[in-house]
Amino acid sequence: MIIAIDGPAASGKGTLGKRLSEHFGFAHLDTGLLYRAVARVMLDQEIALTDRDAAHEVALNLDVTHLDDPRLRGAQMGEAASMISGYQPVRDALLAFQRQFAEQPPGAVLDGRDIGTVVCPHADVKLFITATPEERARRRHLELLKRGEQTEYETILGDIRRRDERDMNRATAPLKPAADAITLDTTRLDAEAAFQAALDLVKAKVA
Ligand SMILES: Nc1ncnc2c1ncn2[C@@H]1O[C@H](COP(=O)(O)OP(=O)(O)O)[C@@H](O)[C@H]1O
Ligand SMILES: Nc1ccn([C@@H]2O[C@H](COP(=O)(O)OP(=O)(O)O)[C@@H](O)[C@H]2O)c(=O)n1
Repeated sequence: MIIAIDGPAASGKGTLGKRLSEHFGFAHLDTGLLYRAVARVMLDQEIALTDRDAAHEVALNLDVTHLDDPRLRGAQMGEAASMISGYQPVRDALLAFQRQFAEQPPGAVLDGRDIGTVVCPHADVKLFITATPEERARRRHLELLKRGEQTEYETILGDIRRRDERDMNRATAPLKPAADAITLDTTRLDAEAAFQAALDLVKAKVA
């Protein structure tokens, strides 16, 4: 079984993906980490993020065994990931790994921007997770403060709006709900309530 979760920055996709995968005993892949990992190599090697060919090369040779590096979760990495994720060859290079991951038994949960539309168009369940930009900025601000990153709420809100705009309007695999996705607005749901609501939706869909 494949559960696809898409949605904008800090809507709670990863948190939900983790909870659902634990509940069903499935594997979980936060696909944003792949783009963040490409960005990390580019930044570490001081390669300009505008260098499409270099980004493609990095994606082709990406070591996917170090996706648990906490540095990937930083704000700078998210912003850089959103830049290189607009390059079609980068997306193509990361596609096979994601599709292979999705096919493993007994099931997999993948979260990102294009799981229901491009990576797993035949997923059994597709969830599109949303929350207002203000609520998402509040969550991300708290998360970054906990990580020790000194940031202002207003800066995060600006980053989130800019990233949404870029992710939704790019030519390749733009962020949008698949035609058969179920949208879940988590603005007024805490993580536990969001999980229960998502679980009900999954159960109703695969029953
Ligand atoms: N429903 C929720 N209510 C409040 N905080 C949440 C909720 N879901 C997730 N969070 C918190 O918000 C932050 C962003 O969540 P995350 O799952 O990483 O989002 P995404 O994967 O969509 O970027 C994390 O710190 C997480 O603990
Ligand atoms: N399937 C995916 C996942 C992420 N991404 C890109 O990678 C960036 C970082 O994704 P992420 O999911 O780690 O970001 P957050 O939602 O956690 O802030 C996004 O802004 C997208 O531009 C993508 O294009 N496709």
